[in-house]
Amino acid sequence: MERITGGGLFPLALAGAGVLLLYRMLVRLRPGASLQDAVVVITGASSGLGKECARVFHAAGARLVLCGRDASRLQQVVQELTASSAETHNQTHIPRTVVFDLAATDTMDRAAEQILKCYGQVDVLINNAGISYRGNILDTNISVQRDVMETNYFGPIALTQAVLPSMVCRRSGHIVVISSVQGKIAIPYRSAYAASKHATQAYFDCLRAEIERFGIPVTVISPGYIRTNLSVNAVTGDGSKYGILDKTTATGWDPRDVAHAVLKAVRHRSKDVVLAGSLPSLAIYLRTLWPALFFKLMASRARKEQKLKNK
Ligand SMILES: NC(=O)C1=CN([C@@H]2O[C@H](COP(=O)(O)OP(=O)(O)OC[C@H]3O[C@@H](n4cnc5c(N)ncnc54)[C@H](OP(=O)(O)O)[C@@H]3O)[C@@H](O)[C@H]2O)C=CC1
Ligand SMILES: CCCCCCCCCCCCCCCC(=O)OCC(=O)COP(=O)(O)O
Repeated sequence: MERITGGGLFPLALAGAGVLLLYRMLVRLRPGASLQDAVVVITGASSGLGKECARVFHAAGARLVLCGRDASRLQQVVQELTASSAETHNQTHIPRTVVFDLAATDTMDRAAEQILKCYGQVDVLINNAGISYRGNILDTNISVQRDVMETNYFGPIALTQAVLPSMVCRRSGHIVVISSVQGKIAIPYRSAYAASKHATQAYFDCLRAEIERFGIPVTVISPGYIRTNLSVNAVTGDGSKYGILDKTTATGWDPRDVAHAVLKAVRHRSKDVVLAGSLPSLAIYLRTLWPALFFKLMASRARKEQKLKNK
């Protein structure tokens, strides 16, 4: 029998990597699960990424429950989607709407009841709604830190926990959350936002492990910058609205592309998806593999931003 020497190991490893790559490519090419008639709940569906998700899941034939704080803006989305129904070859459904404020965490049981009343079940819950923040920790009221946490963390987890028993009963369902690259790395002047997204990542990672036995997948999606009103709607350290469309946001990914990636992740029941360019992706690895360098880079970034503000 031929012995595998050091020289023989390299081609073997290369062949193994090739097979793995091929397998991953084939997995990506699979169409994934159908969403025709699936009940899909989307929070923050009145604008930005949530609205684009509503478009792509509607076109895929899903029965939508669109959530937000403003009934008239949600109705506008319903009208737009209904008007576009002829453009798709799937059978489409008129979306339903449920209005609630995620920051009112103690009303999530009532919100879940209303959501479940729409179709009697939830197949996919997409926790998308969120708010960002711009501020220096030294000048930030603790109430602002708490408010961002309510909207981005406590609201979504309370809603998830209120919907989950019905999924467990049916041994069917899918929980999705839109986190951020900032759920994996923390950048200066984003404390409230990055903290809420890190908490989100941790909670949904725990949930994934705990509910796997019921056949309910959990998908955490971490996008980089997307061209939406997130920065305009962000809060500052004193609770006032930031109101500026940042260059990073304006030059971010097209929300339609991100929505298509969300659809693909749902179809494939992906566990953890980062949707970002090479620099943020590299930064995520750097944070784990060479934290000292990452912290140096962040401190330099903080100094530069502070200098610009002082000008
Ligand atoms: N844009 C970006 O660069 C990135 C965004 N993300 C994430 O994507 C998600 C969507 O944000 P995006 O579309 O960009 O931003 P938008 O500001 O355009 O949309 C945010 C949505 O969240 C809803 N929302 C905000 N606060 C509440 C609340 N208290 N209760 C209920 N709904 C609320 C808003 O609805 P309404 O005001 O009508 O109630 C709105 O529909 C967020 O979780 C964000 O963190 C992640 C990475 C990058
Ligand atoms: C040896 C090579 C080192 C290369 C690493 C360089 C590190 C560069 C830092 C990159 C930071 C990327 C930050 C990305 C942040 C992001 O995409 O956030 C998405 C959001 O959620 C946006 O929200 P915001 O309110 O901040 O607009």
